[in-house]
Amino acid sequence: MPIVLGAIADDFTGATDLANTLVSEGMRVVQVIGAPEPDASYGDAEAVVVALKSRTAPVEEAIAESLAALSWLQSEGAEQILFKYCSTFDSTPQGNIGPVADALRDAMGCELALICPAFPKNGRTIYNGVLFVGEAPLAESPMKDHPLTPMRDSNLMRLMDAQSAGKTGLIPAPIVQQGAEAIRAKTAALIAEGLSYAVIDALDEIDLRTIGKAAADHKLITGGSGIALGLPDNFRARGKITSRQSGTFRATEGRALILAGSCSTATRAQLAQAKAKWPYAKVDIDKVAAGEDVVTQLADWAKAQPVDSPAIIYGSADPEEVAAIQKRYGVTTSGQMMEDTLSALALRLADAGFDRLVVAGGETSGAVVSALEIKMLEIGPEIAPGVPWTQALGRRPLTLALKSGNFGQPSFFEDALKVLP
Ligand SMILES: Nc1ncnc2c1ncn2[C@@H]1O[C@H](COP(=O)(O)OP(=O)(O)OP(=O)(O)O)[C@@H](O)[C@H]1O
Ligand SMILES: O=C(O)[C@@H](O)C(=O)CO
Repeated sequence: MPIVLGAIADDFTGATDLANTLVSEGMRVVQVIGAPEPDASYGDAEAVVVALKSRTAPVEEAIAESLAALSWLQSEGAEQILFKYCSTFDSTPQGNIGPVADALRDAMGCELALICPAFPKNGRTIYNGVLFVGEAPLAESPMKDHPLTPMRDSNLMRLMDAQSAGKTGLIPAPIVQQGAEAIRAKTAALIAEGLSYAVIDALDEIDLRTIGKAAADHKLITGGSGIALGLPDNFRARGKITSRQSGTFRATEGRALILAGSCSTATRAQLAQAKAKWPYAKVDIDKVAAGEDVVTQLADWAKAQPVDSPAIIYGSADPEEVAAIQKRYGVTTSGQMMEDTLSALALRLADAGFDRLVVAGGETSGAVVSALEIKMLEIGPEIAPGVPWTQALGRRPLTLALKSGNFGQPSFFEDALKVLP
């Protein structure tokens, strides 16, 4: 059976977030890491989510990887493509969302693509084209201090206009609330005006399901995982997906390791709670920069901890500390040093029997999953909205939770381990 829905996610935690939504809406889904080889097998999946690490990659690389993913998904039959980016947009004026969306639109001959990062369950809503995180506009939320993609504007039309070759309009909340027909009429009007994108307001999941219905015939949709809520029903109504589930998720038995590279307010609160309970060690970036073998030191430390307790290794720091580190080594180099250290630790410790991994941060997860050479993930039980456990399909038996920086309650790390048998 060909797949019907193909998704291209610009980071790994975003990909699991989306795959989780599609699974909970009744689709059979696999997450693949990078554009697969032409002969790759993905079982009886109805949707495939290709996870890229393109959010902060150089623009040309992000475009090339996204187009490669598109062409593989189309060759496997995907009728609709979803370009998944962060529910907090996570892209500066130099960023990749606009250029990648432009390239996908051109390649697909698509007239207009929706822009909808809303994820109401996690507090991300859009009103008059302004993205809110809880009660704060994006640029007044903790996202203003993100280490790699600080968000200093909350207006999605302006953000898109700064990045993309096309012009972006708005489908405002009152139209969304009138229903799918009104959305389709407004979309047609914006196309007639020559617009290439439409930010669409979404205040809750009812709005997102209405938008999903209105977008049944869109070749390309862009946004967060929320925009996917209504899509499986479109395929179901057309008899293109079945209700048969095919999950084989079975958690591995080994030791648990928490690796955190996310510096978000949420992750730091979660770490504070977990550190009160379990042994922890912090990556000293100055030692890494000085060439010390920090990986061996921390791997030895983790192995020496009680086997029945998770070990926590983190780089996460508050905005002042991150700013000071970035001043010493540069933004890219500091991020890279941390990602290299955490991913080398994942590899070393997976080999030593730590095969339940909780990783916090999208870039960090990308680095870890790549180092472990994982090619495909199956989605397992949900820990928190947008964060499921996953199982690596392939050579190395591993159970992983890839947590988006901003997701989860302060008890997230304990919640994660409680979910597994
Ligand atoms: N102490 C630190 N100093 C400088 N950079 C750091 C430090 N700790 C972590 N980093 C880097 O900050 C970046 C955090 O990005 P990451 O995507 O992992 O988390 P996030 O943005 O909170 O998560 P998400 O993308 O899922 O929202 C990574 O590149 C990480 O290596
Ligand atoms: O949409 C989100 O917030 C997440 O799935 C994500 O992309 C974080 O990196």
